[in-house]
Amino acid sequence: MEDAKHLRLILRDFLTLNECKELEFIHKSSSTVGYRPNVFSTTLSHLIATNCPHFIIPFVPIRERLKEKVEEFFGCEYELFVEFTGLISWSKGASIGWHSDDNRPYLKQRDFTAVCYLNTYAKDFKGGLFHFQDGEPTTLVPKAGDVAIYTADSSNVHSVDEITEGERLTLTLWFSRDSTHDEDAKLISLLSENLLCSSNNVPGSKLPMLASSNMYWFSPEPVSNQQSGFNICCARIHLLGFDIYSSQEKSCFSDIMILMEPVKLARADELFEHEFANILHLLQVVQFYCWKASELLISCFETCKVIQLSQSQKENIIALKSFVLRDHQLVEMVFSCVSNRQKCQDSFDWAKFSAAISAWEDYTHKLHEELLLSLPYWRTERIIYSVPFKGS
Ligand SMILES: O=C(O)CCC(=O)C(=O)O
Ligand SMILES: [Fe+2]
Repeated sequence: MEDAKHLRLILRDFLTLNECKELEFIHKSSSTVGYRPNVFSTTLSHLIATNCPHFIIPFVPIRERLKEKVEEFFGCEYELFVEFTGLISWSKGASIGWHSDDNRPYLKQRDFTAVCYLNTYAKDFKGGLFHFQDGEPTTLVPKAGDVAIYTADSSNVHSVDEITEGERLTLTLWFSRDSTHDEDAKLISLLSENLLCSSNNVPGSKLPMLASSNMYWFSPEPVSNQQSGFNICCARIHLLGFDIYSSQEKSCFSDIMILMEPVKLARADELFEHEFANILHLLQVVQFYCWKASELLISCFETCKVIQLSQSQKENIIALKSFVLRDHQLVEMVFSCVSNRQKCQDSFDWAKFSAAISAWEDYTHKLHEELLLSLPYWRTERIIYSVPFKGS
């Protein structure tokens, strides 16, 4: 595994399965279309920009542990800065040929790479094997929890095979010796602006907010127009077996409206009466339900009003669907993932879904509290780290 010419380290089970699932939840509720065809990404600055700065908390201990490992392995204690942290998923058709990670003039600051696999080859996706051009090991088979660490230079030229099915998800970090590329400094400054704004500290303010609508629009390559393609938030909700209901008139449907206006959730012939602030809010709760379904406890205090859909409501759902998912075959092709769909359909229950809403609120609140407590320390130390609070 260790070769002086090709410095690399493979760590098995470095992340727990729950850490992988939590990051998957964050990605599937927050990702935008990525920088290359069929790639989706969630950056930490995007989480701040969309009013979800609290989602940074689950990354903190993982970043810290990874940085320690990288510093230890390459013998550069206290010298490194995280340059970039991102969740990246690749769907059918995505691949990358031989390259090193510092292979552009604007990427020269990258010294080391850490790729954490958050899901598993054959179980969650097909294709997507990782290869090093020279040295051992030659091929890595992604498995949830494993990490590959390597230098970003030309001694570690690598490639990833095309994804042929499902969605391959990683947490990717780059490290730099150059302090001017310190991601922490940028994030602390963004977080300070975001959280010092008093309106972000009132109850109910932890709802996600839209980034520009085209960041959620998937267009088939090379055509880049609104005639075909789909909204990725709506697609993820639909593929889990749900429908989206908006009380707006069909004639009012527009890209902005879809992302900004309140929506409700439907399934089969039933409409769940709870109103979600916007599509991102709905997507977050649906993804949270999928993550936590097996451990949600139904409380008898949970109110869950479900009504039968009227004919006009059904028509509204169909009209909305054809507006946001203009190319249905493409949705199936890009996001098809048999195991995921199964998971949410096996034992669906509205009472459990109501429980997910409360559990999501508690979860969000807890992360937000932790962020508010941590930020003053981060500002003082100028580094993002797990602040050891009493009792935690
Ligand atoms: O996801 C991987 O296994 C590696 C991805 C990669 O090579 C890159 O993003 O530069
Ligand atoms: Fe790479």
